Amino acid sequence: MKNIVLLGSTGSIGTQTLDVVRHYKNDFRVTALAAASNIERLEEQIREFKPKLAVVYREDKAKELREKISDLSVEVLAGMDGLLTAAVEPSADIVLTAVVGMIGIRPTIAAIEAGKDIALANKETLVTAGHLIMPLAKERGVKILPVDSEHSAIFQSLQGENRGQIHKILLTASGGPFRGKSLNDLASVQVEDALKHPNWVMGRKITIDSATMVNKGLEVIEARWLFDVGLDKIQVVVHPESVVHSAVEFEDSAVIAQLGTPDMRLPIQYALFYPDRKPLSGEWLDLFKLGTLHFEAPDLEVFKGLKLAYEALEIGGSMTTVFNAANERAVAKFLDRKIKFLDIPEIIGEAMEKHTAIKSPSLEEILDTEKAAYEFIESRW
Ligand SMILES: NC(=O)C1=CN([C@@H]2O[C@H](COP(=O)(O)OP(=O)(O)OC[C@H]3O[C@@H](n4cnc5c(N)ncnc54)[C@H](OP(=O)(O)O)[C@@H]3O)[C@@H](O)[C@H]2O)C=CC1
Ligand SMILES: CC(=O)[C@@H](O)[C@H](O)COP(=O)(O)O
Ligand SMILES: [Mn+2]
Repeated sequence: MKNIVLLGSTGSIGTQTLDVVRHYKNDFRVTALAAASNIERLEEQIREFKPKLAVVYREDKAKELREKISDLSVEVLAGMDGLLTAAVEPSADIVLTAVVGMIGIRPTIAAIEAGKDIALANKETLVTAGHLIMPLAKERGVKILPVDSEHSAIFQSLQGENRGQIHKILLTASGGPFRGKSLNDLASVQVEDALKHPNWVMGRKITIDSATMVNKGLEVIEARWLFDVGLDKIQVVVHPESVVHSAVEFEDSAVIAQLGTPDMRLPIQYALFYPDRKPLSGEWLDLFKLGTLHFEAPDLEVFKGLKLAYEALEIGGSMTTVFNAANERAVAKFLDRKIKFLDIPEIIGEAMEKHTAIKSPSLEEILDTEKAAYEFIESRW
């Protein structure tokens, strides 16, 4: 029996994680759940999974939840202190972090410091603080188990292999809803168009990131930290079917890939059961039904967000924080219909231009950089 803390339980990854836990109820116990404000869904989850602790980031909503579940003996905490308490919950073996955005940095660091293994969906944490998190995890002897589908595929392709013999990581991308479009086509796209991902049903922020291909940029940076390789060893490959979840090419030319239906429950359960494998309760891959797979190069002139991610990674240090923070703000503004779709890469580019990178930023410097990027964007847009 493994005890799990689930941060971001009410979201897309959070609810699919609880599907896995429900399916394998003899293997897992949920000890803490955390969300930002969706207390209706959180209450249902608390009643079903009976954690010791629940966290609601918004204080007013935490108070409401306390009243709603006063018949239960579940502690309800709020804010960053609540997230940090959940992250170090004494009985937990593993913390699955599925919050969206760089708010995940501090709880992830706290969990690692407390010796918890991390199942990591929250890519923004590694993008901004990978240089702090990976060495810390090594020092504390904790596992960072990727949940992001591509990184899980790479991780699976590397099992039993010599990481020193990686020739290239082949990081697949669906290309999103606007694959093959021109800049002209993208000038007038609306929120509804950008939210139509061809293969995956995900949270709103990551769905917009897929449409701009900033998601792939974040994933390139995430791969850099998870697998300790330089940008020259990471190749983005557009693969519209999202069946090859990613691959690794080795020095002898062999390519090992992980394939599957687009179902996040597989990488989630792989991380939770690692190194064991258990049957997936969803649809399995049928190669005969599938027929053909396609691969193409990304268009960096149309999807400028991906090119900016390469630049941010090349400059390094706090520039990846600016890339990420500017994107978080820009996506929120696009979803609020305050800016146009093509303003997203524009804002990221401007914020990066304004910033002088700090070489190896401390946690405090990362958070200050985030704040400064937000202030710059608010003053300009
Ligand atoms: N969805 C997917 O298939 C994939 C997602 N990922 C990554 O996983 C992460 C989560 O994505 P996804 O599940 O789609 O996102 P969602 O928007 O669906 O869910 C986000 C979750 O985080 C919670 N949350 C947000 N802010 C806070 C906060 N300050 N404190 C506590 N909880 C908070 C939300 O709570 P509330 O509901 O109350 O707002 C919600 O439970 C992202 O980093 C994403 O890039 C990676 C690969 C695939
Ligand atoms: C499911 C998952 O891991 C997402 O990150 C997905 O990969 C997004 O699709 P794109 O390849 O379109 O960014
Ligand atoms: Mn992914």
